[in-house]
Amino acid sequence: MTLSIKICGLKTLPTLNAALDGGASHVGFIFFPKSPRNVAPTDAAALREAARGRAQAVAVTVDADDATLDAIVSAMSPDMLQLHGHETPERVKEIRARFGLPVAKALSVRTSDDLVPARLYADIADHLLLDAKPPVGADLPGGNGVTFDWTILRDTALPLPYFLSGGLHPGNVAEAIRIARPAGIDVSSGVESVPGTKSIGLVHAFLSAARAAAKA
Ligand SMILES: O=C(O)c1ccccc1NCC(=O)[C@H](O)[C@H](O)COP(=O)(O)O
Repeated sequence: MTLSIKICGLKTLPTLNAALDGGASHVGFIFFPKSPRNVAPTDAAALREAARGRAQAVAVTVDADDATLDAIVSAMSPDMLQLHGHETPERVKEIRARFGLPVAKALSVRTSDDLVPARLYADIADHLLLDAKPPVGADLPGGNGVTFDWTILRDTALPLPYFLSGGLHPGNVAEAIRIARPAGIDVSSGVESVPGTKSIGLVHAFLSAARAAAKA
């Protein structure tokens, strides 16, 4: 199985290079001012250039308006947009048409009921990103380091390939892959030493655990 591996919330060249050298297929940049992983579009542009030809650059936004998306897309030319807010199917359709870019729609999951809306995005998005529902009172819609019960994915046929996300780290990623058999996996806080600061050692450990599990 070819597993896509996305390291999200990158902010520096050394950690980006760790992700690229370790074999990440996707690198994610967060455009959400409240996040400790937020990057300015100009900084993301430089990182994106370093990743060009080696990994897909993903711009992660949350209920962004057209002007915000225009600024991000024109600054850094992402390969993919990840919509991590409450974007409706109509809004996702609009964004995909406006930019002509593949879109991953994030869904917040705690129980199998949370997978039901996936069908609404079937012909509209290109991928789903299944993230754990944020804890009550959390400031961020993602990057919270929380898992959900992966076994619910065994009994549910989803209409699109999906990235499994939420609380993954080097110690649990193999089990997550074994249980869910996702098309891709995504990690952020599980490869950080403190929120917003990626650890090169953890990035390498995560990538090698994920690649080994994908071969098993
Ligand atoms: O990571 C953030 O700070 C963030 C902020 C706002 C929207 C999305 C965000 N992250 C999106 C991601 O794709 C994360 O990798 C995903 O939520 C998993 O995070 P984690 O549980 O920390 O691995």
